[in-house]
Amino acid sequence: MSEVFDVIVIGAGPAGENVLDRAVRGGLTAAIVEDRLAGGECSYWACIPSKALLRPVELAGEVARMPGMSLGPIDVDAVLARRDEAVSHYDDAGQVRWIEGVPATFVRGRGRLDGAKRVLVTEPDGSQRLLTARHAVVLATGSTAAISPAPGLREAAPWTSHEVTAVTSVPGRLVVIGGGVVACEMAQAMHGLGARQTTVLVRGDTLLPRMEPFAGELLAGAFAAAGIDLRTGTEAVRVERPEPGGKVTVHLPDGPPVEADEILVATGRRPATEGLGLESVGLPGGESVEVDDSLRATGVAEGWLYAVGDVNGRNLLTHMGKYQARACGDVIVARAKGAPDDLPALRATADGYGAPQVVFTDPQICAVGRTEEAARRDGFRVRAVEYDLASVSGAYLLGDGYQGRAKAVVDEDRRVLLGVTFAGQGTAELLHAATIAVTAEVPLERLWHAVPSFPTVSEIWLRLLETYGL
Ligand SMILES: Cc1cc2nc3c(=O)[nH]c(=O)nc-3n(C[C@H](O)[C@H](O)[C@H](O)COP(=O)(O)OP(=O)(O)OC[C@H]3O[C@@H](n4cnc5c(N)ncnc54)[C@H](O)[C@@H]3O)c2cc1C
Ligand SMILES: NC(=O)c1ccc[n+]([C@@H]2O[C@H](COP(=O)([O-])OP(=O)(O)OC[C@H]3O[C@@H](n4cnc5c(N)ncnc54)[C@H](O)[C@@H]3O)[C@@H](O)[C@H]2O)c1
Repeated sequence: MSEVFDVIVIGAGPAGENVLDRAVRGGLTAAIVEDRLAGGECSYWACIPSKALLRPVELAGEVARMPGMSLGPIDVDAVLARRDEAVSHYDDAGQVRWIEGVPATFVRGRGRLDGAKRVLVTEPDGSQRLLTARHAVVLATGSTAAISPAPGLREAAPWTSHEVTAVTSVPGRLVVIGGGVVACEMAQAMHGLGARQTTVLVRGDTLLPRMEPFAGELLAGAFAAAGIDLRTGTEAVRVERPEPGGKVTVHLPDGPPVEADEILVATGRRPATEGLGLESVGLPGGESVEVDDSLRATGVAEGWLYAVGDVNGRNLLTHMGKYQARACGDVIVARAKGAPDDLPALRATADGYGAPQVVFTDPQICAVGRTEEAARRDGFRVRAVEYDLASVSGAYLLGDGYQGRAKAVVDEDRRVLLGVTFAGQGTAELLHAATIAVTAEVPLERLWHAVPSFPTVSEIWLRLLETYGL
């Protein structure tokens, strides 16, 4: 016996929930299937807890840079208690209530595709429930941490983003593998919350390799100043942990091994498509689901399958998953009603510009659009300008020893911005202005008239434009 809905969503993370909301607002019926907690990775084991752990560390840094102010040791128990509140004590009752109020049907269990428009759910008690979609099935199953292949690493039961964001006791000695966003944020959080020896092993020669080079350099300087042992051009070649939960030894290509009490692997993500039944609809299993700009899976007959968020591999960020979800929910409604389905709002075109991203380290690293290197690779005639943020009055007033830099990448043919990067304290809230300038392709001559207030960090806009020659 099958239950029929207009739309079925698998995965109740931020992306899945937003598709559901838009589809129901458009007049369709919908069900959402979730096998862990409604709210997804973002709410419980990613964005929210990581930022709850990072903010006190950032604040302590800010206080330390302000002459005349001092701070006692951070009360780690209080920080962890606030993190627990931020993740609703790992209880999704509020999210489930929200889903039911949409109104939509919440189904707890593991969903998988079982042929065209059919979703088979295995409920927690092992019973099976078949759901059938009239119009669309949306995959919103997210991603899971990829464990790099060093011998012995998997057997050592390393922490991933899950365990580190849910930490109940900060390890004394932590070794981190990876130099991307999770590695940078979590190394700084754990070190700031009391790890006395934090070692970060980076395979390449820089942190945050997809960003402008100065971002990784400034962060490396902050790591050094904080006593974080950053080692580039190296990797874990073998890991030993003879006792479960005991001491970890990480062997490197050269030199003595690193010993630690805990090991965190932060070497990227894998799409959560294992066991999702993709093969039953003719797609390869275990891979990202390729979609067009309307978030419709390519290569599926009759176009009823969609994928939003991390699972499609376009931009692994909550805000981009939610953006895709709005377009996806609305385009499903348009197609179900036979309405025009090619309006600009029904295409996730911003995925292609270079998504805005804030790395919540101290200094914050914020970027949107293309780096200079990416812009040149894409064939633009480019001129880039940089400016030392410490020379801006608003930045100086934030405290002593301000370290920061900004860069704007200009398309010389159209005199519009292709990308902007800020690194420095107080820059996260500057990023949306840059996102508007890049997305709306505001000509530099118009941008000149957007006068930043004095004395704010935003004055960097004026300095960048002056450096460009306006
Ligand atoms: C440590 C960390 C920090 C991060 N910080 C930020 C940040 O500050 N800002 C930002 O924008 N992004 C951040 N991200 C990225 C962000 O978490 C993801 O981009 C976002 O969670 C993706 O949302 P989603 O809805 O696609 O998937 P998810 O949030 O992963 O949700 C997917 C849901 O689907 C469920 N599911 C999976 N398979 C099935 C199945 N077969 N049946 C039923 N349910 C299923 C899962 O249980 C999960 O609840 C961070 C990531 C990490 C790891
Ligand atoms: N503030 C934020 O916006 C935020 C915070 C955390 C995570 N995220 C998102 O979550 C996603 C996952 O983050 P992440 O840091 O795990 O991935 P990432 O892709 O940002 O970084 C992974 C790093 O690991 C390195 N690496 C890969 N394989 C390796 C190996 N075998 N040995 C050593 N190093 C290896 C890569 O070179 C890369 O630098 C990212 O796309 C990120 O944007 C966002």
